[in-house]
Amino acid sequence: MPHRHTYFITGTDTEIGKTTCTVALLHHFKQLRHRTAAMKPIASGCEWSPEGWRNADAIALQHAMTEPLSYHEVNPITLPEPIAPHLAAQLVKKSLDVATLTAHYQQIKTNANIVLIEGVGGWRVPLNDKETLADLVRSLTIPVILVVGMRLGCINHALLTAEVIAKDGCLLQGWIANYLSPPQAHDAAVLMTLQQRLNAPLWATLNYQAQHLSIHPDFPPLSHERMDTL
Ligand SMILES: Nc1ncnc2c1ncn2[C@@H]1O[C@H](COP(=O)(O)OP(=O)(O)OP(=O)(O)O)[C@@H](O)[C@H]1O
Ligand SMILES: C[C@H](N)[C@H](N)CCCCCC(=O)O
Ligand SMILES: [Mg+2]
Repeated sequence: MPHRHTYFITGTDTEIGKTTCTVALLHHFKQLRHRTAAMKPIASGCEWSPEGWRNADAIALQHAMTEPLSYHEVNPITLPEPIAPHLAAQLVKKSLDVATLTAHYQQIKTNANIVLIEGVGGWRVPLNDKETLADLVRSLTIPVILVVGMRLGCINHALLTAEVIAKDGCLLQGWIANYLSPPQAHDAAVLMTLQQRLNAPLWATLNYQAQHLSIHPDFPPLSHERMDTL
């Protein structure tokens, strides 16, 4: 049975570089001649266009992946307001649930051997009164990549997120250090602290304003096998 590598990309917060790092990962995998696809199942914060509501993250992912998917396949749930998704959904009288999102994912056909799925906000974002985005990741049984926005406070945010990913029954496969500002005095010590305390390997670093990831030794060698459904 061919094997596809699918990862859920979460972050220590909203606006810390999930999309930026996902796009950088897609470019990296493309350079290695992998076939890639990406999704942003729920987007809150969309603009109206002649084709319907559009989200900038989903468009960035669509441009960076090698195996074409329609906008609806990349981003089935478009919520206009740039707020927590369960609240944005209420405003337009929509409801979010794991079963619908899982069914959408399973319908997609792609030749990609690497699929990256960007979350919305951080790990425990609610979908409805009972479910969170973490339930979707557990339902899909896919490993997680954590993007750490490297700023003061990120040690606490990263350690809490990693702890809860495990508690939620999911696997943190690796993490990316994303530098949101120019180099600072204690960057190396903060990175070392995270490396010592996170229960997953550092895959890569994205420097401030960099386009390309700096790959670390624990970045996994991924096979090129693929299949045509998810
Ligand atoms: N390494 C970096 N260097 C400079 N700017 C960055 C870097 N990473 C992210 N940014 C900037 O930070 C902002 C937030 O990044 P991004 O949109 O990737 O975050 P996000 O976690 O995907 O946000 P959301 O929760 O809305 O999906 C953007 O303006 C982006 O250009
Ligand atoms: C609008 C923003 N950029 C994201 N799309 C949504 C972030 C939701 C965060 C919810 C929360 O944890 O408070
Ligand atoms: Mg994003």
